[in-house]
Amino acid sequence: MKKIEAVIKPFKLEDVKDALSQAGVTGMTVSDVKGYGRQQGHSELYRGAEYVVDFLPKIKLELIVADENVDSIIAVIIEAAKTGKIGDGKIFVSPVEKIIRIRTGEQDEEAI
Ligand SMILES: Nc1ncnc2c1ncn2[C@@H]1O[C@H](COP(=O)(O)OP(=O)(O)OP(=O)(O)O)[C@@H](O)[C@H]1O
Repeated sequence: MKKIEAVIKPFKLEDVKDALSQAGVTGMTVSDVKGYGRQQGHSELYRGAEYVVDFLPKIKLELIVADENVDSIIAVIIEAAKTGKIGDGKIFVSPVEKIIRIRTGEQDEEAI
């Protein structure tokens, strides 16, 4: 099992969520975050204005997927989140040791 964390532009959230639902993703966690990449926020447009602050609003998605689904889910996120402009975001993948569904006690892939 892997955790996919994707930092995306806020206006892409609905597109990404819809694409992931169609791809069979049944759950995710979404957070409002702030961040910057290589441009440190300076040359990125947000709502039509050039931001001159260091941190830009972003959305972070977290979803846990089975190993065999990692590549296809990443492809779905990229296709839905990409504008081709700077600040489109990043995807991080890390291993997950255990999942437990609190209501039933199911574990690991049964609990995804
Ligand atoms: N090394 C990193 N560690 C943690 N978060 C990061 C890192 N790099 C980027 N992020 C997060 O991803 C968001 C989007 O990054 P961003 O797309 O600006 O990266 P970039 O490397 O500058 O790429 P681009 O050249 O396409 O703009 C940032 O606002 C930040 O929240």
